[in-house]
Amino acid sequence: MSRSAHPAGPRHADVMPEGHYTAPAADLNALDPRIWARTVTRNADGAAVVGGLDVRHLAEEFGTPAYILDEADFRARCRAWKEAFGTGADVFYAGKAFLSRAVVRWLQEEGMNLDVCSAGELAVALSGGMPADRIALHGNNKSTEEIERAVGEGVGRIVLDSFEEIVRVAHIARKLGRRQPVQIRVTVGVEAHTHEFIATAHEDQKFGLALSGGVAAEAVRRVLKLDSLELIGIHSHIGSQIFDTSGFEVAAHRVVDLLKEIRDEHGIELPEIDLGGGLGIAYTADDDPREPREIAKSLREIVSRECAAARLTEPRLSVEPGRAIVGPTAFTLYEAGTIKRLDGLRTYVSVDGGMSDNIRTALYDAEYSVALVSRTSDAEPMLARVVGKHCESGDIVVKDAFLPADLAPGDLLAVPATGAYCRSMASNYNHALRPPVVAVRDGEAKVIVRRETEDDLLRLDVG
Ligand SMILES: Cc1ncc(COP(=O)(O)O)c(C=O)c1O
Ligand SMILES: N[C@@H](CCCC[NH3+])C(=O)O
Repeated sequence: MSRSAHPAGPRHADVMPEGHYTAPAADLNALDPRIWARTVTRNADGAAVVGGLDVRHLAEEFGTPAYILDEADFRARCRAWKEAFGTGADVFYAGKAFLSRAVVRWLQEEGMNLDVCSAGELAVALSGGMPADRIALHGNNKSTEEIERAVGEGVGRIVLDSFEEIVRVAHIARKLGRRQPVQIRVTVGVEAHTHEFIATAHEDQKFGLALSGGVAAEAVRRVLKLDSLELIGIHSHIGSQIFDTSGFEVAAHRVVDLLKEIRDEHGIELPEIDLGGGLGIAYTADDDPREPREIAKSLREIVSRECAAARLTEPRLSVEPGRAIVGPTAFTLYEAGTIKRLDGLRTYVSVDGGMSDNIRTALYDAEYSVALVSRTSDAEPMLARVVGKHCESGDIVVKDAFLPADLAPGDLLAVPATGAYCRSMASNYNHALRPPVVAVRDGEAKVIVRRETEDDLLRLDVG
């Protein structure tokens, strides 16, 4: 996941510690549109503006840290995915990336479906008004209660992940008098080029049923014997933050092979395949993601080609992008605090959040960029490490980044591309209060998830 780069470029105001970092951008004040949400610009004062609003005013009104989400960008990305795949396919937004009731409303308005993977996500989806038949339920260890709720509400599909679950879902569906549409999640045996923790299609892991050794084929046999289950298709998700579509190609090829085996053994052609999510986004200028249009074209071509070769009727395709939709639409707004210049070592810039609002750097060695957004600066670039305020030396937000050398406490910093897997993976470590998500659009700001309060923390502490 991390892209190596080379220390180079002009003389820097700071020391140059060991590590991998990109040379400073030619203009540290630039906000690269490939990394920042679509409506981000700077105003005449030099402050960043998003959705028509000055970040200094947002910080004043909503405090820091805060996730600032560009609603117009979110909606535009939904539309781009829908249009790219067209009417012959379904796009399920992966709610694990970030879900709230407002997001659910936007998704409905944009004609999207929704993938959830827990009772909590299902509850938010239903409470936001998403029709149950547009929801897919995932999970490698769904509880009986989760399955009962999902079947009872009439979710459009449950993605089966184990032999135990086949029996459990069938039993619950029978008890509730339903015929539940299901897909079977298969592991196709692909080593996706991403961090080990977010690759999901190699065989040695907890998700899915392996194609190899006939495990998935056996799952199909079992599902087809159960009247309360309607097998609508095969599902594959190869991992996350993937740029190279060759993994999807192999996955599509192997999934179509299974469809062919099913046709040959059972005389039926399954109507759908789902190739999951996982498309990468730009966190830094070194990342070069592909457009939904290109991705859709290549996935559709692969499926058509493979089906034609197997003489199968082309199944309906679905995909489940999460990060690629919400990731780029938000940035985290922080206030800079302590700045420690360790002679001959490194400069540490502490912000008022950290691993509790962005665990990805610590967990996946993820790389982020950062910019001074409350003003511009002509000072020399200073190589810095942006860290949080937690009692942990691994509490790093941005490992190596160039910031202007005149950075001072009170300046506002923003870390772009934090829309996915930041608020949704946020914690209360050190009893931090999880930051709000503020949606901005056309000059208006709306808190869609409020900041936690001490009362929220203490309410759970019932000892
Ligand atoms: C089954 C499934 N679908 C979709 C996604 C969404 O992935 P991403 O946010 O990388 O698009 C995930 C997460 O990796 C997943 O596990
Ligand atoms: N949470 C991960 C990705 C896993 C996605 C869910 N299968 C991330 O932040 O990149």
